[in-house]
Amino acid sequence: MKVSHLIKVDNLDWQVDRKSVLSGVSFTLSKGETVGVVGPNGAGKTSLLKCLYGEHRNFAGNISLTGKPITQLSRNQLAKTIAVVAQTNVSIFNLSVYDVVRMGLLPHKALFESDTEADINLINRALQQVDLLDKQHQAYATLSGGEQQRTLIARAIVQQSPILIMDEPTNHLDIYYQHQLIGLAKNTGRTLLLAIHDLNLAAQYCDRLILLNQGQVVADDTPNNVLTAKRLKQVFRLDCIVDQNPHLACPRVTFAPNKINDRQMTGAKHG
Ligand SMILES: Nc1ncnc2c1ncn2[C@@H]1O[C@H](COP(=O)(O)OP(=O)(O)OP(=O)(O)O)[C@@H](O)[C@H]1O
Repeated sequence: MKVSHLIKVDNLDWQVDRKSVLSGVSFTLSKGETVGVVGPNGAGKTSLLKCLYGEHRNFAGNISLTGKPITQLSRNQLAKTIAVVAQTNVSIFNLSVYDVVRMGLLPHKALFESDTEADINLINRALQQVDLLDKQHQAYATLSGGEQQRTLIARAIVQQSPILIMDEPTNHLDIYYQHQLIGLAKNTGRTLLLAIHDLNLAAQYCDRLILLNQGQVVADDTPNNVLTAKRLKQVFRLDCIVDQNPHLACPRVTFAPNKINDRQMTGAKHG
């Protein structure tokens, strides 16, 4: 049977303390796509990603990865399918950059199996790709925020999984590293699913956006079709102008509360 979707989410519900966080979430992710999950604080973006990468297992509905229900995959099989760049787990803070990147090999190795020359080359190439070869012996904890994120991308490269999930990867990064990081992630050639707050960054780099609000999918389509002024006002509770970015083939969102009047909206997309 041919499986066309890498990820298929069907009617996903997730509750915590009897409170519904995600409800009726359905979407698919195909090979090669870059899909952004956007929405206001508390919309359920991180919770959704955690269901997908196996951190939350107590959900209702179905999630399948390459045609198999996620609940039937072992941690190791899951790690071979999905690499994650998320808020860092404290346990890696004392490791060196090299050792964090090396962790990407673990799903592929038996316990106590030593590294081959090919493994070492893979780690070094990944370090080179993210420009951290010279910091490989430095403690992860002492890196800047941007360097830490790049280390996690290198770990994901070494992990060789077809899907890369990133939870707000550009948080705390300056504008240079925001673009560099997403560019690096795209250059890995993986299928990308990323939660992201910056709608303009999302519009620039994503093929599709899934807009979440109060745990439900409000829209799932191209950036042009998702980012309409009317919908963004409903979800983010702010007036905005959406027009076409004159330099890039994508929409451009400008939030300017109190400054937008009918005259300024002329020519902009009202949705
Ligand atoms: N482990 C948990 N225990 C209690 N409440 C939780 C837990 N995880 C998530 N929530 C609640 O679920 C809701 C969605 O949280 P989530 O972190 O998924 O939102 P988000 O869209 O990623 O938000 P943000 O943009 O602020 O990061 C919030 O109200 C949050 O408080």
